Amino acid sequence: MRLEIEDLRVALSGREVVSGVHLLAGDGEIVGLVGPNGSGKSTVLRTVYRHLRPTAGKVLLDGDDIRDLTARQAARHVAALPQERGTDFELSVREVVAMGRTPYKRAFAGEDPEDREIITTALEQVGMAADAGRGFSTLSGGERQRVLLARAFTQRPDVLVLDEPTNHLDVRHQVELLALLREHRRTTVVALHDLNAAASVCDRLHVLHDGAVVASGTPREVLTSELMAGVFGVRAAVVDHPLTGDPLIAFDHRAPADVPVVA
Ligand SMILES: Nc1ncnc2c1ncn2[C@@H]1O[C@H](COP(=O)(O)OP(=O)(O)OP(=O)(O)O)[C@@H](O)[C@H]1O
Repeated sequence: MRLEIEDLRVALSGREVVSGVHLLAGDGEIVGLVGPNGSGKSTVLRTVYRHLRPTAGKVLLDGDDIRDLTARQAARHVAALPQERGTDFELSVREVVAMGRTPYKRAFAGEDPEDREIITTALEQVGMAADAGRGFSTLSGGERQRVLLARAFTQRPDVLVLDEPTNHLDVRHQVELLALLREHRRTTVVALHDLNAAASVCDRLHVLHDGAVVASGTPREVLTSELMAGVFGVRAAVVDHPLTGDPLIAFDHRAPADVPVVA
């Protein structure tokens, strides 16, 4: 399914925080949203999973405005791993993951064998099958993250919207999650702070700065030393990753771009 965002504008508390964003994720494409803190990444994603209503512009799924869908129809197409993650679930891990089947069930209908299979598979995919009976609220931040990803998978969505999915994850689980996205490829829009992770997993990137897209293209086209200095305010060299050949951004962590390095 193709996701298109057309001239999106969002105002929050009277201030326009997203101003005229265009974005395209083709069928099966993994598109990254990167940009400094406060640049508007989460706001754009919230309009896709209908948590926020744009002031102007449209979010289109295969050309249809998502505002014209019922909540149930939208939930069959779009699953989200949002930034606002519930911490007070009184449910077990399995029950949280099973919530992903709700858009497919009639009211009070129980699980059928297909649901059970989908739930078990999703728990296995994120490595949480052994914890299925635990209380969700007893999990660590990274474990919760993986369970919520499993819930998004059980929705069997055409479009996956992920806001910082690797937050809280140790490096092994970051790598596993990004590999899962590629393995179970579907149209995906993902906000990532880790630009090296974005370079390795995303087909294309959109760079947001002050609520506008300032660069779009493949990671190699977009992630340049000039962009690192101009948008992120840091010094960096972009080299080829010695193992994968992907662009590898080697940051100078000693001082920001506009501050002289102290020897
Ligand atoms: N409820 C709100 N009311 C007013 N302003 C808001 C609200 N939510 C977000 N903003 C502002 O909108 C702008 C964009 O925020 P957003 O969370 O989309 O940025 P982001 O790129 O996801 O940032 P981060 O990398 O820090 O997660 C920021 O300036 C933020 O302060």
